[in-house]
Amino acid sequence: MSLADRVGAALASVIDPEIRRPITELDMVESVAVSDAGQASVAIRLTIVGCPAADRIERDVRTAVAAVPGVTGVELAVGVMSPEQRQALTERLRGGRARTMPFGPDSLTRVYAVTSGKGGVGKSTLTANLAVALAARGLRVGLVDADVHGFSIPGILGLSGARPTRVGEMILPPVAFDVKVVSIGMFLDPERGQGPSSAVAWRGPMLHRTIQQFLTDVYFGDLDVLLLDLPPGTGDIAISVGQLLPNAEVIVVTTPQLAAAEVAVRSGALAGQTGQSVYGVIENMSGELFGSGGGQRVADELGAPLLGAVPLSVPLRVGGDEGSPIVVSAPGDPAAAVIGKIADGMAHRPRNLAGRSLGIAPRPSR
Ligand SMILES: Nc1ncnc2c1ncn2[C@@H]1O[C@H](COP(=O)(O)OP(=O)(O)OP(=O)(O)O)[C@@H](O)[C@H]1O
Repeated sequence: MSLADRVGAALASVIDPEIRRPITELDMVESVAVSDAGQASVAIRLTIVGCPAADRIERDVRTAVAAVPGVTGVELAVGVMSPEQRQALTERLRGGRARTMPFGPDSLTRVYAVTSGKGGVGKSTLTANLAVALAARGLRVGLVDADVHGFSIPGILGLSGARPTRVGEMILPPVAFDVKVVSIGMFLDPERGQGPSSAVAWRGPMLHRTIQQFLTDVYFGDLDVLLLDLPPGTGDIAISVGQLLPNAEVIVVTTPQLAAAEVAVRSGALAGQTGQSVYGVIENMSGELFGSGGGQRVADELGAPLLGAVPLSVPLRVGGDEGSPIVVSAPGDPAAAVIGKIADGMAHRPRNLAGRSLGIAPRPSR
């Protein structure tokens, strides 16, 4: 193998941090040449001008090339793809498939929609920690923050202010703790006076289109699990998600108080009306302080298992405020342990086969 070939092979170790595939597979390497004296000249092309991953890719290319025995120096030229090259790339990433929603009933991805009866019960905190815990178990995980009342997911995962990169019509989601994350909050433009409150005022059809666009145009790649953080209650988004993802399974989060249980049952029952099933119920903020039994009652009424009772935990709250999810930063915390156990149960389920044509529709295994 020539030195230039070895340099080319080394470039396969450079991963685009957003697309998460080697740059050699993404047509990002334009040319490789090595002089007799071992001076390597590499030209790469980034997907877009001002690519936020540019610095990292450049650094990784330099490191990878310099590490090849025989290379004495590295000269790097950085360009940008032409619109045609970008188009070819987005088509390839889509695997030649038409621009359709990849999480339909035929998909192998397990889709979970996390909902609650009312706000503030810790739904976003648990969803984010579950996503990170599943990724830490080696699953490929995507997370859609569709909670127009909160947009708290980016903050909990340390992604405040992060923006997705657009490559042609494809949207590359920011990644945190190995989870690909997209939030409606990432598309609001504060300079145009858009804030969370303006999104809340969006009407149903616009929200429906936005969720549909998330599911179609965001490049998640092949996922094992997609989690959606829904707004509390039985509003437009829950209905849209029910229509767009009838194969999604619902996780209901409730607090222990019996009064909260009733509204939680209602949001879980919506799942049945749209053809979704309830995977289970999580009781959050468990402990004497808030009474008990709410989670079990919701589970009984929905005919679904109680997946776990997450205790009140100061580290869980602080971790959320600081963008440092406790399932990785403090796994010994009792709340982290319960979330980890729920993630174990989810991680051990086989990939979604419910949509495969087996002649009969098997009951989803728990
Ligand atoms: N088990 C817990 N112990 C202590 N604090 C918690 C726990 N779970 C969540 N919290 C805290 O409660 C607050 C509300 O949580 P979170 O934003 O996740 O709720 P939510 O149900 O998603 O609310 P909304 O739907 O209104 O966004 C946050 O400050 C969070 O850190």
